[in-house]
Amino acid sequence: MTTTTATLIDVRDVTKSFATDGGEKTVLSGVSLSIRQGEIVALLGRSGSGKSTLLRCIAGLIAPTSGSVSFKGDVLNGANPGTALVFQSFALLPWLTVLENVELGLEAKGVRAEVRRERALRAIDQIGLDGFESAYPKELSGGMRQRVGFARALVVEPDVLLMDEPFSALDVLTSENLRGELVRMWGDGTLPTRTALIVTHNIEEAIQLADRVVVLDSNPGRIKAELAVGLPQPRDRRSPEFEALVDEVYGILTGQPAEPRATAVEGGGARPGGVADGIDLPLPAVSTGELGGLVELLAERGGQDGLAEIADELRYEIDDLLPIVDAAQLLKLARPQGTELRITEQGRRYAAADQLRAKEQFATLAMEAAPLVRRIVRDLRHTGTGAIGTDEILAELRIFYGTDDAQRQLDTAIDWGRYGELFEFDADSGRLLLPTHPDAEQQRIA
Ligand SMILES: Nc1ncnc2c1ncn2[C@@H]1O[C@H](COP(=O)(O)OP(=O)(O)OP(=O)(O)O)[C@@H](O)[C@H]1O
Repeated sequence: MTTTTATLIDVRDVTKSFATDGGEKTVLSGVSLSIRQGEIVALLGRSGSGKSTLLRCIAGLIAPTSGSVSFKGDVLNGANPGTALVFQSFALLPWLTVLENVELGLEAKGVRAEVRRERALRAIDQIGLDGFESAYPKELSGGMRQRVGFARALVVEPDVLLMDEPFSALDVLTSENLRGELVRMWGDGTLPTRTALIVTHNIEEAIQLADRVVVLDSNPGRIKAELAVGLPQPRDRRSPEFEALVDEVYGILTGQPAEPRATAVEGGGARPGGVADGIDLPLPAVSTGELGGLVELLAERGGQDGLAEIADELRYEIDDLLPIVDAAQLLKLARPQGTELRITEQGRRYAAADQLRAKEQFATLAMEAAPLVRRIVRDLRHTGTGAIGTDEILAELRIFYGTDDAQRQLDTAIDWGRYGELFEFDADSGRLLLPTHPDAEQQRIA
């Protein structure tokens, strides 16, 4: 990294307030940030810290209340001419084909029809959508739709690519795959743009992708810390260096210094303290019933079947099936292979087990692979009373997920933990209970 690299975006002392019923809400306060040519910057912060607001100021979609945003030295006075956006929600027009959706970005810039077509085809090719030019968005999976989102932004060859949680609407495997490809394409120069700002609330995603992570504090949003990520690409998420950075950022976000990681810990790698618990790894919001149903269906079908056939049999959209497949994969009960899903040895045993054994097996798998379940059990075992309230866990989950998703994560963990008889939940008092707690029996009867 040289200090002479050109600054493309310069955010100077930006404050942004919005009018509310009760007066005015300051969302950003005194934010200064620059993005230099060729660097990938991640903007990380809790939900509501103003990440999207800052991104929209940089894109020139909204004007700061005070302060300025400049592109190549010129203060913005409207849309930023050097940027293109990728949204979480894909934002594709359903009545246009892939090619037409990608061409849209160029049409807005007044590019001639033939040139438009040629450049759109090239962008589609680069992003791995060759062959889907004439498909409509509804024919595509979530991952492919987001590829269209990327192609539409990249076709204009922006100086800076702005991304607002581009992977968060995708299932775990698809987002993993697309992130990996992005890293590869940035690395080998396939993409026309290498300068990027990505908004995320996923610490690992930020450290996997970015050269620099900027952490925003909340209420009002202001820069809390900046951190250079000097690791070579592609980055190994299990390396101690990567994990140390994750801990450091977690410590910055929670205001607590990261505890050193334990080297070997019983219980499948649970580590004391913060994100080391892995609760930022989302659990697929799937019930144990759905999961059991899928594994049984696979076992009945000889242990393997096409995802499309399974979805058809269950009368699910493929998008609805994917979280269940994610859960089965997370718990090592099944493994996707291309367009097929294959049961594992563990999955066979699970499908063949009687109710009691299935529960025992599930409990072991959930403790190994579901960090939030493991965390709850560990907390319960550490209290003298065998009972804990959910408020504190929810508050921590909200750091990584919005309010609704935090609740969904907790609900999923409760469902899994109850099924595995790892703990009980008393909805009236909002307490989680060890099975040995005197009130737990009451919950089982209820
Ligand atoms: N147009 C608006 N009018 C009023 N309030 C707004 C407006 N846009 C954003 N806000 C408020 O500003 C705060 C920050 O929102 P913003 O979307 O920028 O946060 P964020 O960090 O991107 O959050 P998330 O991760 O949940 O998307 C929120 O409290 C939001 O309600």
